[in-house]
Amino acid sequence: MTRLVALENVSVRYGAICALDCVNLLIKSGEVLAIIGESGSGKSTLALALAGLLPKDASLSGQMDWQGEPPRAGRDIGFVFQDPAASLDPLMHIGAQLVEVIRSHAKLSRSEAERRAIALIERVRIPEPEKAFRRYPHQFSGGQKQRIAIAIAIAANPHLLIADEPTSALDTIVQKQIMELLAGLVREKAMTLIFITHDIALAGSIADHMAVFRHGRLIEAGRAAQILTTPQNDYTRALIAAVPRLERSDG
Ligand SMILES: Nc1ncnc2c1ncn2[C@@H]1O[C@H](COP(=O)(O)OP(=O)(O)OP(=O)(O)O)[C@@H](O)[C@H]1O
Repeated sequence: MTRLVALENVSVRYGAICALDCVNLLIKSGEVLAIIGESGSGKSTLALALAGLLPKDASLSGQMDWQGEPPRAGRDIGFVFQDPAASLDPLMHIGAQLVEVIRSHAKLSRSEAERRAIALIERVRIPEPEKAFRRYPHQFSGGQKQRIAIAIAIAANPHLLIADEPTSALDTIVQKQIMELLAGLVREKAMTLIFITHDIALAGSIADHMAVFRHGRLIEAGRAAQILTTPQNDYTRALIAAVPRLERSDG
């Protein structure tokens, strides 16, 4: 795999708060990378820094060395958030929302964009895609809403997908289905997935690599299977010990 971006001594401060402290991390193109850490460890700050979306009062130092041009948020980077309802307009049917995103990135007629929207609804495995196209967000379950939010996030064919706690509002079975969907999509479309979570077991089920953060510092990074079986850091060991049973879906 080639490099997507290499972070060298990346630090982010919000005034007196050091949210990221001298992070060195290589992110490979086409991989599923899980960013793991407890609340406040700097996970979302890292995602915002990568997307170039840090708030104005944040100060960034260090280097982010992208392979080629840095990706542009909204076009080259898709986002999936914890609360799918927040990504969906409750007053527009989901087909119209998809068509809007598709047409803002590709010169397509309305009927071509509608066909592509229906294909995306089908791709995220919503039943009866043509009927679903004309339904409103409230007519779907939480897991289905997250599937639709994922369809919107990939509608512009981004090469990087950042999913920030995409399953923490969902029950365990639906969590696993959403993770499998995300992993399948990124592999099929050769996208890179950066998946932010505090749940090392869930991360272990799909990630190629993991990066564990604590208090803004990267404390351990490497292949997911290796970190799960032979963690080098006490904090990582404690995170793993707190999980009753770990399962990797790829065996
Ligand atoms: N806009 C901001 N202004 C000031 N401080 C901030 C801002 N955003 C984050 N912080 C602080 O930076 C630190 C890292 O926050 P961040 O949101 O990156 O952590 P996180 O690991 O994503 O947490 P969570 O899992 O709760 O989302 C925390 O101390 C947080 O309070």
